Amino acid sequence: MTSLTLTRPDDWHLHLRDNEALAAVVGATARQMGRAIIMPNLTPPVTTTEQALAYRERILAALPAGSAFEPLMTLYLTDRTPAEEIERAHASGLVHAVKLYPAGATTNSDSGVTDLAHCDAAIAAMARLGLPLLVHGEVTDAEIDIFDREAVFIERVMKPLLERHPTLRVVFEHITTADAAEFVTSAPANVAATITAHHLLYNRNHMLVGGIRPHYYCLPILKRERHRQALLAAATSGSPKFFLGTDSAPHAQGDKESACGCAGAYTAPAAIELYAEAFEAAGALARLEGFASHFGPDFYGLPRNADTVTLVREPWQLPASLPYAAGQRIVPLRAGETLAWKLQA
Ligand SMILES: NC(=O)N[C@@H](CC(=O)O)C(=O)O
Ligand SMILES: [Zn+2]
Ligand SMILES: [Zn+2]
Repeated sequence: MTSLTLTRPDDWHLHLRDNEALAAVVGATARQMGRAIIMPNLTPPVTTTEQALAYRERILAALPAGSAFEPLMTLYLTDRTPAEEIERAHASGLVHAVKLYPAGATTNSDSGVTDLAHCDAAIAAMARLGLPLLVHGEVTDAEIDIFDREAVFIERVMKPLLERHPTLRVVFEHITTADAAEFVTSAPANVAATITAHHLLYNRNHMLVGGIRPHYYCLPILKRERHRQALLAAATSGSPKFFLGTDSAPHAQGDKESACGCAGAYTAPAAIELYAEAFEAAGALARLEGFASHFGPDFYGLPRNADTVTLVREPWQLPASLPYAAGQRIVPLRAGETLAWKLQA
């Protein structure tokens, strides 16, 4: 196959940051995706509908002229989010989900939830209104090994949450383990998952063998090959429970290439190309459109995009770095390397 036309994809898990960084990265996603679910882990976090709507305006203002890209906003759940805020969010029609960060689990999660018991009224309101809860699914207990934090989260948090709120719509974000893929597969239809391109393409050896590669460091951390295989099987299965969420998470070059580097892979500049590579390697290019363009809007109750994009088999090189905020640079995943598929301009 030398070219592939699909319904325009959407990104159901994206970090755009704010201000200058936002202006530097938003065009990369807007070129490819019709819409994206915008993560609320700014500093300070986006905890109110008012903040989400103001952030949405800043995103729209930062878009390249003529772009039809649509940011789908989210709220950052805290121990103190009132049910009324959930109702306001839902009534706005512009906030499409609420994000659960266990406190301390990842970048800018300090204001996250310490115990879901504090959020019962908010979560009950979400279940009632059909507003999805997006979950960073890792426990934060110091004694739990970083490679086990997702699997332990399923038992300790996810299962009790769904037992208490069985109709809650949940997206298990950026799943990284066979355990999570199996859990989502056997859960009812109100439970889905996003999968990143990097977790489909890489295992922990890519990050750690022959030198430590900070641009492959993200959370949840890359796992062993068995888990990558399970994610690839889930993504290419044709199940509508699994859809595209890049978790493209920009950090300045200096913050990644550091003695204590930040977590996050910047994949937006070649997102659909990276997914195409993963699906092709699995012999499943024909299943890319469902995963990238159909199952996400179907889960969120939104129309599929009306236009298409075309990928062509044409080698091209990703730049070694790109401009970022405040004179800094940002290094995309696969920087300086050649990609097999290219999105037609
Ligand atoms: N995935 C990451 O490694 N980092 C994300 C946060 C997140 O999605 O957990 C970020 O905001 O940098
Ligand atoms: Zn996360
Ligand atoms: Zn993320």
